[in-house]
Amino acid sequence: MDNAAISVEGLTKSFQDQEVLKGVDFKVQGGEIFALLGSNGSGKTTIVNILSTLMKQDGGVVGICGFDLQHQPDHVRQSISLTGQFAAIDGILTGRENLMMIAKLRGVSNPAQVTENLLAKFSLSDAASRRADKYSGGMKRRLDIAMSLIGSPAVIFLDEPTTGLDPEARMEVWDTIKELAEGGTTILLTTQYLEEAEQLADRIGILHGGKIIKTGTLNELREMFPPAKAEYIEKQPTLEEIFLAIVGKKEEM
Ligand SMILES: Nc1ncnc2c1ncn2[C@@H]1O[C@H](COP(=O)(O)OP(=O)(O)OP(=O)(O)O)[C@@H](O)[C@H]1O
Repeated sequence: MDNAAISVEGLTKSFQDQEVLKGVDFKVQGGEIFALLGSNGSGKTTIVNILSTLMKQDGGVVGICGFDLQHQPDHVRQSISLTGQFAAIDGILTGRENLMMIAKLRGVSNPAQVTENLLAKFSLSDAASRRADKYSGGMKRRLDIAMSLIGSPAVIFLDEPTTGLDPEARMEVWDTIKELAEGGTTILLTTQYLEEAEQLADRIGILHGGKIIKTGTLNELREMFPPAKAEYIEKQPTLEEIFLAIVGKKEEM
């Protein structure tokens, strides 16, 4: 097992006769934001569910923070946290109470201090005494991410962190995610928004047909496609154009 924070080799998974993952390979280094980009139903959530020990793989080897997923799932669980498409918040509790509850459940040594620090870090101190079901979509998602940070996991999985949010709330969540990575947390996020991958990711993996068909930084992916020239204006291809070109090419092969 190498030093990568996340290392996935030959991951396979089928549901009945539907082969969803056909040998997925990728690595994420510590402190990196890696975006798993794929269309609806391509298997992004399946990968996150397997990596976060919620679902068993059929084959392949996964290492998280040096622990083998199949043989050391408890160690893996202690190193990670997952924020899914549906927030884990209890709406009748305040923001502060939600954080305190998780801090106590996870047995952190100073739950009140951890709670106040997280409220401040996520700009939720002013709203801390309000019921969480009265929060805006962006505030709820920020609270959800704050809750997932209790216990300082080394790796965070964010499954479609901004699905259903309006553009302003999406930008708030993006800022939060960028700050986390700057603090050294490794982040694997799934998204179907190309702009999200473009904004956040150090590297992007394109999941298509059950495999990661391309991995690279946005610039590396861009270099595969020469800039399109329109009259005298040079235009860089957008990630959307790159994605469609890669996925389209793959289907022709
Ligand atoms: N528990 C399950 N039982 C049967 N089929 C499943 C199960 N979980 C996922 N699938 C199927 O596996 C495929 C991949 O689903 P998955 O949710 O991983 O895709 P996704 O890329 O996350 O999609 P989305 O962007 O819509 O969330 C889909 O065809 C889905 O119907």
